Amino acid sequence: MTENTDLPAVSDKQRARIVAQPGLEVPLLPRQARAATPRPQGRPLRVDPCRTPSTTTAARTLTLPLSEVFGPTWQGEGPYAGRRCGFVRLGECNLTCEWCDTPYTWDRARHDVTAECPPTAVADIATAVTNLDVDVMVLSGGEPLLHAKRTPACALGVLLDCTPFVSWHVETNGTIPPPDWLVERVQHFTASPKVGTRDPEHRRLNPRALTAWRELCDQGAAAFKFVCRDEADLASVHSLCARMKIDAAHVWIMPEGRSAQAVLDAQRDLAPRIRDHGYNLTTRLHVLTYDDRRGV
Ligand SMILES: Nc1nc2[nH]cc(C(=O)O)c2c(=O)[nH]1
Ligand code: SF4
Ligand SMILES: [Mg+2]
Repeated sequence: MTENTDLPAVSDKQRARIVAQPGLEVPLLPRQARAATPRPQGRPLRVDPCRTPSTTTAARTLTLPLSEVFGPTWQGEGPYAGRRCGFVRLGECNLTCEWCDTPYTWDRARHDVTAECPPTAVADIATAVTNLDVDVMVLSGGEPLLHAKRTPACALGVLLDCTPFVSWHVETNGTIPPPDWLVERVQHFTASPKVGTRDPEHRRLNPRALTAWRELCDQGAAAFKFVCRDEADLASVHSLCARMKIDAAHVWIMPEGRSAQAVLDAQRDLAPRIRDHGYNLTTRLHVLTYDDRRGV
């Protein structure tokens, strides 16, 4: 593998954060090869992302605040739990959940967020994705939709256009309605609105965004995931779903917990009530397997 000297300078610290080896030029797949690449599951995408010379230039100049690229691992949560995949974790969040397991992406009181999530060239992130050799990539954060600007010419849009060989899934807190260009490029969204956390309700629960996620659920492109600590959280989920007309079949309830024991305890505690409400249950496979380890 040869170092690509065309890419913008990236510090050693930034490079160390990208788990896979940077430096590989992102392969430009011929149109026929792209068309033949099977989509592993889910609905077909409405557009066939295509890299153009201007996309390549943009990938070298545009940056995203990158916390980590990691994998191969398995999706630990939600409807795709157990699916082999890689992760891209971006910095910044618009909420401040007290039990957040990635505070280093947003909490400036406790972490040097700029050092944790340095601006990283889209081309370098795309290279790391290429090197993971997975067919599903999960975009998470923080809140990744903070980086989805109005048009696909933004850094996030360019990243998705540079990586047409993977199916992208997105983990979002559900506060921001997805722009059309993102819906066209993403195979699956998991929207995880927060109940019972310290942020005021008007920041956590945006009816316009919740309606957009509900409609995407009905189209088979999204699911809701709610983190619950106790029966009070579950009751809040139930009233929200009634208010927003969210079908229980599209809801996954996940026990809160940052250790295997805590996840198991909450899961055992809540399981009967989750079943009685008609919801799906998801555990946290990576926490059961590795406890509170980063990058798994
Ligand atoms: N294995 C694994 N699965 C996950 N599902 C959602 C995650 C997240 O941090 O958003 C996550 C994560 O960090 N690791
Ligand atoms: S929305 Fe997610 S990333 Fe943001 S604070 Fe809450 S748990 Fe953490
Ligand atoms: Mg996590």
